[in-house]
Amino acid sequence: MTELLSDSAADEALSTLSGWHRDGATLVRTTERPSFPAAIEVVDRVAELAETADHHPDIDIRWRTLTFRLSTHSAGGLTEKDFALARQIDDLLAAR
Ligand SMILES: C[C@H](O)[C@H](O)[C@H]1CNC2=NC(N)=NC(=O)C2=N1
Repeated sequence: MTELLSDSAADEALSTLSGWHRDGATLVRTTERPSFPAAIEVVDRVAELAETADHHPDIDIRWRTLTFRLSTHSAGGLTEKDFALARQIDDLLAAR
């Protein structure tokens, strides 16, 4: 699960996500929420998912716009862990 994915495997996995793009070895998704408190609630839920997965996104908070960045630091690039958490974040955002 923590093996680096090849470029083509990463692109294929990316095509199954919504709203993410690749910035080299990082997955990036930006989302705008209705308000600052609503954005912080999302951050709080993502923090729970990240703790459960023991995998943590970089999160940029600008008023009600959030940007998540995922990469597996220990592997030096993208692994299944990044795609698994990205999918959970997609599901969370879609449900709100
Ligand atoms: C010990 C623990 O499993 C590691 O430090 C985890 C924690 N969260 C992590 N998060 C991310 N994004 N990459 C990692 O390599 C990573 N490593």
